[in-house]
Amino acid sequence: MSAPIAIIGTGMAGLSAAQALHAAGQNVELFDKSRGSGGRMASKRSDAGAVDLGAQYFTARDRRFAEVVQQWRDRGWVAEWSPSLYNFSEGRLLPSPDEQIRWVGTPRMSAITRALLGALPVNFGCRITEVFRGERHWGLQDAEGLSHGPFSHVIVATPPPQAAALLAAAPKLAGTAASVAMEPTWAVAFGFSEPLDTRVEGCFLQDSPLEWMARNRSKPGRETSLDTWVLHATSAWSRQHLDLPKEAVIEHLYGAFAEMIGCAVPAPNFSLAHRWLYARPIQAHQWGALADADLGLYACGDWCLSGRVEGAWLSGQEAARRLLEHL
Ligand SMILES: Cc1cc2nc3c(=O)[nH]c(=O)nc-3n(C[C@H](O)[C@H](O)[C@H](O)COP(=O)(O)OP(=O)(O)OC[C@H]3O[C@@H](n4cnc5c(N)ncnc54)[C@H](O)[C@@H]3O)c2cc1C
Ligand SMILES: NC(=O)C1=CC=CN([C@@H]2O[C@H](COP(=O)(O)OP(=O)(O)OC[C@H]3O[C@@H](n4cnc5c(N)ncnc54)[C@H](OP(=O)(O)O)[C@@H]3O)[C@@H](O)[C@H]2O)C1
Repeated sequence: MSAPIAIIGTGMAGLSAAQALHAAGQNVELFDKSRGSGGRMASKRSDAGAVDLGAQYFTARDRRFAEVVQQWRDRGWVAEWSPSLYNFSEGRLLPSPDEQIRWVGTPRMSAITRALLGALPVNFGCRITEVFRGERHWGLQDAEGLSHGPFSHVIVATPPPQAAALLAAAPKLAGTAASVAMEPTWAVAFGFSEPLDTRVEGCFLQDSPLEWMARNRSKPGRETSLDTWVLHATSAWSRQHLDLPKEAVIEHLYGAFAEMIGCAVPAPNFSLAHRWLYARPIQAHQWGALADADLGLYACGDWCLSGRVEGAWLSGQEAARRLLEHL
């Protein structure tokens, strides 16, 4: 038995790579600092049920991704979401329907990565701090000082600031990861016991501290006990208010929401705020994945491509492809 392949990160990119390697007969072992999988496709369990705080939906423009999404749909992992879409611009809220197919995980966004993970071996709550090369194999060191290994190869599938540190054994890869600037996003959720009197289910915004809002229960399979809304601030607003206390962020964004939604908005029965420090790359790249095939060290993530769920999946596939072709 050869040593397994270590994958650091159980977001869409890491699990895409894991699936491709597992399908090719390779053993993998996954690590994530969080308590569960999903990364930026996480759903937060709350008094109002599970709320999608990160990725809201995804589109499938690449043929390979579109095919795999159809398989996920057949297995019940995802469903189409066709919200009543609006656009808010120059102070006006107007319907903005389109023909785009948008997908969501069911019954929550994080269900997709849970399903992809299946029974693959995983270590949650395990923050990897160092990836080191032994004589013939790779080892990992975690934040508790524990060592893991041996591994034949390592795939780093984290956002670029963490990836840069973990790729130190391959300075060129580390430098590329370090060159990627990421933008933050403040996300807030509000739950109302009485449904708001509006037809809006999803809204793109301009000229506002907000860039997006969604009625969580308009997505298929969601709990409906409260009328729960998720709001995302723009990158610019989030950057300017990066260190604001959560209560102040909630107050500001509640004000922006109440001002634009065009109906009475009572005090919420429930609210929460989450800061995504590394939400999205400032620009897209065409790297696919990063590889030092001779060393056996790889990196993947949305930041290697489009900064979207589709980009993360494609990047994971590319890391796995490059690793397999070099075996
Ligand atoms: C607010 C927000 C809204 C978004 N909306 C959309 C949308 O509507 N549509 C869309 O297509 N995309 C959207 N995105 C982008 C999408 O979520 C990402 O492109 C995608 O989920 C990235 O996947 P990933 O696997 O590359 O990275 P991540 O999901 O970030 O996964 C990386 C994983 O690595 C783990 N990790 C990090 N460091 C370590 C370490 N040292 N040790 C162990 N584990 C570690 C993390 O815990 C995480 O689980 C949104 C993102 C955000 C933040
Ligand atoms: N907040 C974050 O941190 C994010 C990180 C990464 C991605 N984010 C959002 O993900 C959405 C995914 O993009 P895509 O898969 O290309 O979805 P589309 O629905 O196609 O949206 C792209 C873009 O187009 C505009 N738009 C689309 N449909 C409409 C419509 N019916 N009416 C008005 N505008 C529409 C909109 O861009 P604007 O600049 O015009 O607001 C969409 O953003 C995407 O929403 C990312 O923002 C968030």
